[in-house]
Amino acid sequence: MIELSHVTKRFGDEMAVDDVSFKVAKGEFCALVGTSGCGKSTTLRMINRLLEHSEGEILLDGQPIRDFDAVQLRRRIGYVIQSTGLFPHWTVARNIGLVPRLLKWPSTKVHSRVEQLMHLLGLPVGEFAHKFPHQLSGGQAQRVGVARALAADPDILLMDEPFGALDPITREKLQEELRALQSRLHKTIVFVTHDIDEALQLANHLVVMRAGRVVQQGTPLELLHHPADKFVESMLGGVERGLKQAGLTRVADHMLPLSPTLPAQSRVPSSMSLRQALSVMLRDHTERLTVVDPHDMPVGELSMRKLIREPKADQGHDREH
Ligand SMILES: Nc1ncnc2c1ncn2[C@@H]1O[C@H](COP(=O)(O)OP(=O)(O)OP(=O)(O)O)[C@@H](O)[C@H]1O
Repeated sequence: MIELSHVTKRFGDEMAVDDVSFKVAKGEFCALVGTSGCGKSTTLRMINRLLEHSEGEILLDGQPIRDFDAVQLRRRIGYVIQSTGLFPHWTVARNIGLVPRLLKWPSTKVHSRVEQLMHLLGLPVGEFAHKFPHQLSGGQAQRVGVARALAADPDILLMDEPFGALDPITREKLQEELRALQSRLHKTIVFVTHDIDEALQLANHLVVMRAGRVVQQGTPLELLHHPADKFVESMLGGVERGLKQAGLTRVADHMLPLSPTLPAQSRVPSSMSLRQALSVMLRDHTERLTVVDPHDMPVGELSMRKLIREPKADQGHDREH
């Protein structure tokens, strides 16, 4: 568990982070979002003591981070940045094995851990172990960066715009892989991004910052349903907020029993997001869809008319990760 309590950071006269408090429970995925220069990266770097906080307290599992040796602390915390920070003259395998070697793991254990991580991140050992960073695509280099951060099996991962420099398709693929990885590994993650869709898709706790301060925090659906002010509302997509909410709920949550009338021709899986189902309705010029299970058996239906009449959800249930 990570806990920031009334944390500030001054650079000279500038207050880069101002009275910031939030908690990230074990296994939780927290995204820090906000406009450029609002203090997200500074907040992140104080957690692994790349920067020392000026005031307030930062606790790791209840213990102030200042009680730890800064170098030891950083080896316990995985850190992924946008530019990957790989050593250019080291092979992929050597880059991934960096922290275990610093921790003096026996070389056979380092070797097998590196292979295990390359496998986990979809980097075939035969093809990639001996490549150098300049021989990798942006997406491959970012995978190596994530593998390196996971190498010593840290409980905590700090990620600073890790996918910021990637093209949209590679970015979406890596987001999907990170979500799958997190559902297996249950790390405690703090993730900085200014892409609100990325934050909504990945995080179960959102912290919105503006000018060094936290303006609102909560689950994605809580924020989408009740943005605290115009700034948060526009951060969350303004008029597109309805679609973003629909992107976080499943067809299964809105499905009605099959009606005795003729089933609708267009079919969607119950696991599809409501947003995608609405898109299918527009594409197929229909206001009803048949919902099917993974075996393509009809299990219910979705009706645009009923959706519009549904009472406004006050407390959406957040999607499980
Ligand atoms: N080492 C530093 N020395 C002086 N000022 C700094 C330093 N690092 C950050 N700042 C200032 O602190 C403020 C917050 O910067 P920070 O990088 O944390 O913002 P950010 O929200 O991560 O922005 P971005 O999304 O553009 O990366 C900015 O005004 C920045 O100029």
